[in-house]
Amino acid sequence: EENDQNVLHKDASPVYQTDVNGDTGGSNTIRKGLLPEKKVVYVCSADFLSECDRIAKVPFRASITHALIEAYGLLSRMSVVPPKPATFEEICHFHSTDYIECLQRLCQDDDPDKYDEEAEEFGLGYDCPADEGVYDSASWAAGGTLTAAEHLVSGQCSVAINWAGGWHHAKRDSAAGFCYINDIVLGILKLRTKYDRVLYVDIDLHHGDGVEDAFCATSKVMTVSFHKYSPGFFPGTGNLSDTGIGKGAGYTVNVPLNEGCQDENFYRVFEKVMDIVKIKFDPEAVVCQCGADGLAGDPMDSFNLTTLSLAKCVQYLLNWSVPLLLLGGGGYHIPNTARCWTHITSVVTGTKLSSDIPEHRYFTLYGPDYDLMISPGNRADTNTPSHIKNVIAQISENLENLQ
Ligand SMILES: CC1(C)CN(C2CCCC2)C(=O)N1c1ccccc1/C=C/C(=O)NO
Ligand SMILES: [Zn+2]
Repeated sequence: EENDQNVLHKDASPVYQTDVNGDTGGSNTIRKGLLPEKKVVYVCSADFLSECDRIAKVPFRASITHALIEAYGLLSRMSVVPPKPATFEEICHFHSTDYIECLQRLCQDDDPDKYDEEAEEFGLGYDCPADEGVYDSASWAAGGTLTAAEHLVSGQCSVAINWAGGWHHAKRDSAAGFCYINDIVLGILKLRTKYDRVLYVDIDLHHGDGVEDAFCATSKVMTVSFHKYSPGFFPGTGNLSDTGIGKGAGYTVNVPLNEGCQDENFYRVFEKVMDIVKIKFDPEAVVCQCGADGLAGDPMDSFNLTTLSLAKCVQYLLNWSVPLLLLGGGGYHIPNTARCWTHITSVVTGTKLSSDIPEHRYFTLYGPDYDLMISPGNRADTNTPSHIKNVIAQISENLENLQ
């Protein structure tokens, strides 16, 4: 069958380097990307996809993304691992039991007037509704991230992927920004059972406030968030001056950017900041939230990125050759989000892909170009050279003082 998982897409050819004996091809050839065969874990199962398809604001995004990754033949280059939903106990390694009990109660209640005072206290209500199925999909997404992190901790892989994770706004005792369970914090806590210094990187359009809040007072986890920062834009936090507290002073890094940010500026800032982070923090493991709502064409209509800069950011982190956990996040133009995370999956597996979207179940979503790549819109990048220069200068000054 054309899409047999063992048949790489017609134009896809693994990018080979010569192997130790100088010849290319053959089973012992080392693939580019420094990852031997099957050292990438990809969390997925039919149950997992159907549960994550129910995440309210991104309907069927999990299945659409998976189908494109499968259509390009990338599953055969990874170890596909089925996750379990996170248990109440696992979830409460970060979240308060009062909040999670309230979330469970409200999700089981079909009374439209169920949002009592307690609900409001936990951020549950009209902005973060606790509808039927919300607890289940959030606990499955969190289980996916925990399963991915466990495979890194056990040494079974060097890169682990959960495209249904990345819910960075959820707080210890409240939902926020349509995030209910902070799978990222749970994943970082799991990595911390083995690694002394864990780095969190967030390239979603929005500030990764929930993860920053969780680790702002510790020097063991550094959080670095690149995001749009402007008056009235959600969540409103993540300014340059937001650098951590107590023992964590200096271990919170925020990179505030303006409207219209394009690939060139985004990657230039990313590379400059991460060069310093690598030297000053020298992480033993990295978690990257790859939210795709900064892409051109997203209904957020804020940044003007293409998948090229987001994929280059991930390639940059891959080159550090430390355990890497890749997660999803925002991304409301669902075909573009699928394009982005498929592109990143191809980078991680060292696979060149044809830009022609392969025929598959959701092919029609990719019209009218049916092209894997997206083009930037023609909105101006309002990040002036002096803004970029000032942000980088301020951050390197903040990090200079790090012991
Ligand atoms: C409801 C959604 C999540 C979707 N959406 C747009 C896109 C498509 C339809 C409107 C928003 O602005 N949202 C939000 C509403 C309130 C607070 C936060 C967000 C988004 C957070 C986020 O993406 N973090 O990474
Ligand atoms: Zn976002």
